[in-house]
Formats: sequence, structure tokens, C-alpha cells
Amino acid sequence: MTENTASLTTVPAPKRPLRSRSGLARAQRIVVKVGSSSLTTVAGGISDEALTGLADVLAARRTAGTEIILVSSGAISAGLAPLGLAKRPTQLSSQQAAASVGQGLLMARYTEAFGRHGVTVSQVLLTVEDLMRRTTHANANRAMERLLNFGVVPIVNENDTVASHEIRFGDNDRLAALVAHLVKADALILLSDVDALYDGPPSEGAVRIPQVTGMQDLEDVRIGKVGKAGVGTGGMATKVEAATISAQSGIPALVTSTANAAAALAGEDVGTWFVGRGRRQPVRLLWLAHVARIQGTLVVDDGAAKAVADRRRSLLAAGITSVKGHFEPGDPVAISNLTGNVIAHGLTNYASDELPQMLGRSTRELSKNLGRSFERAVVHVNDLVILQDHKSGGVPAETPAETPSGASAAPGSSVASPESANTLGG
Ligand SMILES: Nc1ncnc2c1ncn2[C@@H]1O[C@H](COP(=O)(O)OP(=O)(O)O)[C@@H](O)[C@H]1O
Ligand SMILES: N[C@@H](CCC(=O)OP(=O)(O)O)C(=O)O
Repeated sequence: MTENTASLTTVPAPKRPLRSRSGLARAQRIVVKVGSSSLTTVAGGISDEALTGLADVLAARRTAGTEIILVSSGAISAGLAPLGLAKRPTQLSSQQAAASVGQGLLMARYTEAFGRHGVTVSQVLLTVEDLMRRTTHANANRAMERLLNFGVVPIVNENDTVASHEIRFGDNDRLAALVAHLVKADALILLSDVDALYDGPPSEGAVRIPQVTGMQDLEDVRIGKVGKAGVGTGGMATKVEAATISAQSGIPALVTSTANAAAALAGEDVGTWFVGRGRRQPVRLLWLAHVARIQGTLVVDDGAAKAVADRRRSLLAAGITSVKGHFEPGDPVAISNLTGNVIAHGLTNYASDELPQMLGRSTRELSKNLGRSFERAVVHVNDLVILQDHKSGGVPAETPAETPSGASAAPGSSVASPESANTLGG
């Protein structure tokens, strides 16, 4: 196929969302994410059997006419043995070196495994920045659509060699959710070494959760650490986060094992199905809700909490009672109510050392006493992401010092409906 003959038609209009996992059998565009635990072992690098088995399943579905995007972890794990590393390094530069070596090995194996079925694959390395700015977001979208037009299976990974703890997605589960959003997928499938989400660590006799329709279905779920393989980054927590990000943007998600990949694609009753709900959200606000590293907290009084969370208004200095952490204008901050629960995330217009003189004062006072540059809202409504749980009093706050790297909001976040068109990837 040449560029002239490649189908240059735009992608078919988004289909109606899949109502249940059985709809996966007829989905036209699916993002599939596979974790390190399924593909590699610390001792032996890439498991040829696992990688080839997955490639066989995905190549068959691609050949049957479904557009497949594969988000594949495993670069870091695949690079350990060649670098003589006995286990996954904790130092970022060593992780970057292992990923740089391993990514090439991974792609070579995928190229060969899909090639046996006559399916062409491509490498797509992304960083947070690629998805957070309008220009690069649109560019990534165009490239992916063209690859799919050519019948290629794009294989996506975070560009670990240039990512850093500050800006990286932190794990490929969340990256996969943002890619599903980028390409307007019909569904997201998260494959791991466990066949579903359970109400506790499977090793403790927990019960499978077949479906999640909202935050209430996750309230009693105990999520343990990274799995037995010990090579993963995300653990089940990031899968739940990723599935929630996706479902909240109207893209349903299935969490199951790589061994169940064929059954999942056939729409069989496997895994945990996260029902798609909510409207498609701007990717910049999804980042703010789930991926951004929160730099501080603005504690607000009840009036401001209601204005922000219930009436979707900008946050003004008059409603802020205290400030925690150190941050600069433009940084992501949490907005918490007086009981300490986080009700929203937002981008602040003022630095933490500017705010104390502003707290509790009206816009008129600020303009008169400090000058016109202090008239702006502390957080504009278009830079606000409301956490759905605010009605139940928000979610427990994490002080900035305790915020884990790649911090994310509670899975139940949603976005304020921005008043302007100032949004990305809408
Ligand atoms: N509530 C839970 N339900 C299912 N799996 C869980 C739960 N809590 C912890 N886990 C563990 O999470 C692991 C999957 O995370 P991880 O090791 O990061 O896999 P991957 O490399 O595929 O991302 C499973 O092996 C499982 O043991
Ligand atoms: N970019 C990294 C991703 C690490 C990661 O998210 O791993 P996992 O939790 O196993 O999906 C790699 O390829 O190793």
C-alpha cells in the first residue's frame, strides 16, 4: 500500500460506547496494555512464549479488521540482563539506561512476532509533554491515525530515556488510558499477571470483582503492592486508576490477565469490566486530575468549596483560609475543604509566597491595596478538575511531602465543565 492508496479517509465517526464486555467482540478500535509481569522476568529478560502468544492473538484481531494499539511495558525489564543488573534499579538514570537497551530488544521481538502474521508494527515513544500541549497532542494524534490508516499496529511505551520522575506518567497503565483518550478508542484492555481485580490481594483468598460501575464498587477493595513478578511499576492501584480515567471519559476498560487476552477480545466473561460513563474530557484536565504531580494545597472555607465543586466557579483568594507546600504560578495544586478532604485539583495563578497577603481578601481590596496584577482568580475555572467524591466530603488529602511521585487524584475525579474552549483534545 502506498501513501496515495492508503486510506486517507478520516477515522470513522466514534461509535456508540460499548455497553458491556461482550461488545469487545465487535469493537473497531482497541487499546491493549500489557505489563512487565506478563512479558518478562527479572532473571531472564523477555519471555518469548508470552510475547509471541500475545502477538498471535493481537495479529489475528488486526487481520480481522480491528485497529489495535498496543501499549507495552517491559523495556526496563528487558534491559536488565544485558546490563548485568540482577533486579530492577531504583535510580532513575539506571532505569533510563535499562529502558534504552531493552526497548530495542522488545521492538525487535514484536516486529518478528507480528511479522510472522504479515502485520507491520511501529514504535511510538511518548512523554507527558507530548500529550499535554495542544500542538504536540494534535501531532501525536495525526501520527497515530496515519499509522492505523496504514494497517499498522503502533506499539507505545513511555519514552523512559528522557522521562523523569517529575514529568513521567509513572506507569504504563495511566499512559494507556491517555492513549485510549488520544485515539478515541472504543475500549481499553489492561493485561497483567492477574485475571481480574479482586476485593483484596488474590494471594489472600479474595473474591473477583466482575464489574465496576462507579466509585462505590471500589470502596471496600484492598489493593496490595506490585505483583509477585516484582518487575512491574504500576501494581493494581495504577490499573484501577487507569481504568477509572478511561471509564470516566466514556471509554470502558477491562482488567484481566494476558492469558485471557483472546477470551477478552472475544467478549467473554473474564476480568473486571469498568463501565464507560461520563463525557469525553479534555486531555489536559485528565492529566491534571490523574497524572500531575501536586505541588501544594489550598485549604478553602465552606463557601468557596461549594462555589468551586458545586457551582463550578473559579477559586478566589477570599475563600482560601491557608496554604501548604511551596509552588510557583502554573503549578498543579490540590484544593481541600476545612475537614482536609481534597475536592479538586487546579493550576494556581500565584506562587505560595504570594498568597498569604491575599487570603480572605476580596478582589476589590486586592486590586486597591496590592495592584491590578492581584485581581485574577487564584485558580481559574478552566484550570480546575473536580473530584467526584466531593459530595461525600472529598477524598483524604495527602500533604505535599507525602505525595508519591507521579501523584494522581483519587480515581473518582472528574473535570469541571470549562466555560471556554480552552481545552485540549476535546
Ligand atoms: N486487589 C487486587 N486485585 C488484583 N490484583 C492485586 C490486588 N492487589 C494487589 N494485586 C497484585 O497486583 C499485581 C499486578 O500489578 P503489577 O505487578 O504491577 O503487574 P503489571 O506488571 O502487569 O503492571 C498482581 O500480580 C496482583 O498480585
Ligand atoms: N516504560 C516502562 C513501563 C514500566 C511500567 O509501567 O511497568 P508495568 O507496571 O509493568 O506496566 C517499561 O517499559 O519498563
